[in-house]
Amino acid sequence: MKYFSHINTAVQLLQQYNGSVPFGSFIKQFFSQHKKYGSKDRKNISHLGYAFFRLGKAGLQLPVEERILTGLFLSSPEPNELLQHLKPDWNEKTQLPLAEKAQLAGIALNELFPWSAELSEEVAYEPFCASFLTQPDLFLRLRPGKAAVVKNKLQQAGIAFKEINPSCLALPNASKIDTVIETDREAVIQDYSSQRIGELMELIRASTALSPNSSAPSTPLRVWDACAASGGKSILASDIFPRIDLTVSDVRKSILINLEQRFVTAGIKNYHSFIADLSTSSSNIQPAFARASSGKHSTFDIIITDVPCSGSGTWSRTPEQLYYFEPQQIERYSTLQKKIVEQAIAHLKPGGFLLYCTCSVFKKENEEVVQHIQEKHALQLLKKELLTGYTQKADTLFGAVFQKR
Ligand SMILES: C[S@@+](CC[C@H](N)C(=O)[O-])C[C@H]1O[C@@H](n2cnc3c(N)ncnc32)[C@H](O)[C@@H]1O
Repeated sequence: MKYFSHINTAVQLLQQYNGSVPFGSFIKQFFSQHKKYGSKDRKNISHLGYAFFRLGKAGLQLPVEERILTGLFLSSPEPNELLQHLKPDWNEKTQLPLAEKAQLAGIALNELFPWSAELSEEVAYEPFCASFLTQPDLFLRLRPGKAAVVKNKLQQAGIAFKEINPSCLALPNASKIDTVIETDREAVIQDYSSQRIGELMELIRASTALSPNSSAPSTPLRVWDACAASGGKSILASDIFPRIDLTVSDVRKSILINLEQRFVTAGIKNYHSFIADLSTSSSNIQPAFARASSGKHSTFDIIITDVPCSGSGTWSRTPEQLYYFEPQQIERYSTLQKKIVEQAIAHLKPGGFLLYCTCSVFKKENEEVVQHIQEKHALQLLKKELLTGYTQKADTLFGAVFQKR
């Protein structure tokens, strides 16, 4: 009986939701106003709500309840209690190959993500579509010198993890680690592919050591994280570059307040910070630089532009974004990204490095911006890579490293 009440509540929730805030925040607020739901009820209702969005743009004609059940069936790799009560004939078939399950449920998998022509070159379409039906893992990046202590604490607390590499652990998504480890000080919650942006930073580190134009080894590298948000890439850069003179900026003041708090925990003390909209002309940025860096010259050895993007490489975590996405947005992001990069490049020293990243799978946000940087700004492309996460329960990111001649 309670399972039918769970699906009814999920239907009600979906009818009230309009995509303007993350679905996770919306549900959280709903439950904070409706205290009668216990933790198991909350878990089931959220699971059913997310199942609806995991179908993306497929099965749009289905009534909400039927769409939830279809999403639940396709995203269940094995029999489970919810499906057993709500759709028992499908519960026995959860272990069939995905293509067969889709056929049985009347879903065309290629409608789930209907913009295959817009994808970056290296995306493998079928596994990419299938990834929307799986919730990604939670990844930890172990900070230098903290691997043993973190693993030990997780083991003591009985939290399962898989070692992806010496500094990366994968945990089931619902793992509660807040009270077990000191996040940001010992380990950063950071997707695996986002951690792999560190490989591109390592490439820059190796190149700065060789570059005749770069600062002398004893002087810290001047690094500007131009779209810093709460500082994920900045903390990574601080762990990779042994001597760093860090400047961070973002268009949002609120997110820089989060960054400040994270930096305290992460032990990053000396940095400059300012608010800047990089889609406008550079004359607006100059005074902010001067205020933030006590008049220091505003050119940099390394600039990180982890630009605002569609986030399409992360939609398995937030499938509601796939459901509400309109493809006209791709062009808008691409234009914004080119403007931001343009502002950033003006502050790059000759011989300096630009690291461009997105968490998008669209070529207009990835290869097309790379081409623009090469053609319009004559920067030399050292490496570009699509960091695919869809077969590893991780996000997909894109990164490119350039050097200014
Ligand atoms: C993908 S996020 C950056 C994530 C961050 N680097 C990290 O690793 O956690 C992009 C950031 O760009 C910022 N942004 C959006 N438009 C901007 C603009 N016009 N100028 C500067 N920053 C902007 C957003 O506020 C957002 O925090």
